[in-house]
Amino acid sequence: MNMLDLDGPVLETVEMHTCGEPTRIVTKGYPKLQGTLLQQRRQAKEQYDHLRRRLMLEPRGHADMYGAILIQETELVSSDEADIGVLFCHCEGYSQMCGHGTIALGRFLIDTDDLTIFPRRKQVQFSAADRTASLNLHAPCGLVRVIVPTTSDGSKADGSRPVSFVSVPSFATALGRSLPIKDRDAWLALTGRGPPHAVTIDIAYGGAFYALVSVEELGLGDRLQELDFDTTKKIAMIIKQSVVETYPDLCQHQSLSSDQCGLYSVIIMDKETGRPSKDTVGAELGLCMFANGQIDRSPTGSGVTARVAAAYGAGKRKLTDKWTYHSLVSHLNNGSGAFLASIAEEVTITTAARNTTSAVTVLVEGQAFYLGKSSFISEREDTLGRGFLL
Ligand SMILES: O=C(O)[C@H]1NCC[C@@H]1O
Repeated sequence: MNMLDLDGPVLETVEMHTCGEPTRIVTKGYPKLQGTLLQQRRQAKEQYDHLRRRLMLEPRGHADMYGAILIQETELVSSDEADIGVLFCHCEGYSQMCGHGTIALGRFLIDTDDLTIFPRRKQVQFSAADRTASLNLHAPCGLVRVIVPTTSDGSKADGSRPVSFVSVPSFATALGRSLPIKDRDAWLALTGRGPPHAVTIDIAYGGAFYALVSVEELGLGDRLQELDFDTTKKIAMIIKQSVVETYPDLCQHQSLSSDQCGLYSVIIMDKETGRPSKDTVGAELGLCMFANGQIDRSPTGSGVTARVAAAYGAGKRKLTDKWTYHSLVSHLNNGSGAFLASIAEEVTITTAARNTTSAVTVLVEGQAFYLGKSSFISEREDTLGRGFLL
């Protein structure tokens, strides 16, 4: 390797998955960024996007890859509110929040004893009574509290028990809204049938904005399992574009900065709910397509948060209810990998202009597993190695 002419840093990663959804955690080699977390995200986009492309796209990644870049210094780390920061990334860019990645990071950050990766590891609060460690993660959406089960001395995570997190206050911005479909020709070309005149959607924020739609609204089949993934992904992107054009104001909130707003994803939900796990009173099944059409293998932690907020807003969820959320992967694998979610607290968001919004915080539980470690390089002459998608 000494003789290689390298283009850029060696990027070290730990590879994990949460219900089959990958998290490539960048542990070493990423350049140090400056400023607040959102300023650092802008710098990552403007100066180092080639590193995201290398890690997410082929030949090192694939069209549904997901990543987490650890950020040691942020404004919330400086004020002692957070233990570490993170920038989440995917094949299109950078996201506001990622629940499946948070679950993976929770386990990894407790397991690591490398203080060059997690300098505040020793300050993480450990409860001997519960055998859990609580760490605060600064994500682009805000502060996320993560609870990680540990061994009895708190030195390592206990991977046999789920990690849970409580993200930022979440709320619905629209319930039962009629959405006119914009690109009717594209829909017709994809399905051989004209789209419905309109579909009924909810829009909710769970650290990122989600449009929620029932599968039968699409007229393509009543069960998620019957749908052709490629077509469904493209239909979801037509819905996403229709929401962006018709209801841009419903994908923002006065409490958020402009670069925290915008529609992230469309979740298609199925009436066939899947099996409720132990201790839960109900179940839901959904398929999340995010960014430019990546399919989430996991039940989508931030999407589940948004769905609980929408159910609460519609008066369909009691404070004490714990619910099972399946992705198609968990549903087709005997429930393995499902997330559980319940309302943690009812809260009120008050903006600088003193407007208020009723919201909830949501506790989401799930399990993540290790896949391996990588050390990625890039040779100067390797143009394909800079990243492509088929
Ligand atoms: O679990 C989540 O919240 C994420 N999974 C991929 C898309 C979302 O960011």
